Amino acid sequence: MRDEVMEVIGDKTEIDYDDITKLKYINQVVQETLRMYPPAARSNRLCTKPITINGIHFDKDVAFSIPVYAIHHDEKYYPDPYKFDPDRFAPEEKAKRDPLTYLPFGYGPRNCIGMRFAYFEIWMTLAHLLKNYRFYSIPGSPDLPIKLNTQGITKPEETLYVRAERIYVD
Ligand code: HEM
Repeated sequence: MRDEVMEVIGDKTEIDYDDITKLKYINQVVQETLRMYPPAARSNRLCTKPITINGIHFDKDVAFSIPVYAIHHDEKYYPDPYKFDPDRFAPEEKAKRDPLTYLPFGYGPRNCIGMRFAYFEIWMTLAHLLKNYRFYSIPGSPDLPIKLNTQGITKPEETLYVRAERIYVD
């Protein structure tokens, strides 16, 4: 990730939108992170009219929950699903999957209105952090895999610790 930041941004101190959209590998890492740890582990809908989908009948006013976390960890779509592998989001790999197998921001007319803004903020923050700091895990931080609590917003059960070391450039 740092190699990419240095290649795209180098010595620039002002990072703009055009720079950010060139961070292809960082985008893959962000997408894989949102696959493994979707902040919203479920998305809910209310049926507005009776409908049968794949042989399952839904009556009007039935509420149902889309199991985003389970879909993101289904080995039919993501082989070895507990492995963190940003290459799953390389363009040629992504093109092989149904878009409905990736739902960190929901889907359809009521999906997350802030998605593009959120991606932009994450890319921009990572670009600044990776340019200026190195990160290390430290003793006392829980081992992988991280135990998650998916009630409400997905979060780790235990506190994660990292050490950040400033990179000084002459
Ligand atoms: C990583 C960051 C974020 C994630 C993972 C996320 C995820 C989601 C999800 C899963 C939904 C429900 C979509 C559905 O049911 O189909 C949603 C809705 C929404 N999000 Fe986000 N969100 C993020 C950041 C943001 C930001 C930065 C904003 C605003 C600046 C935002 C504003 C909204 C709004 C207003 C809705 C409701 C949309 C509607 O009901 O029409 N979100 N978000």
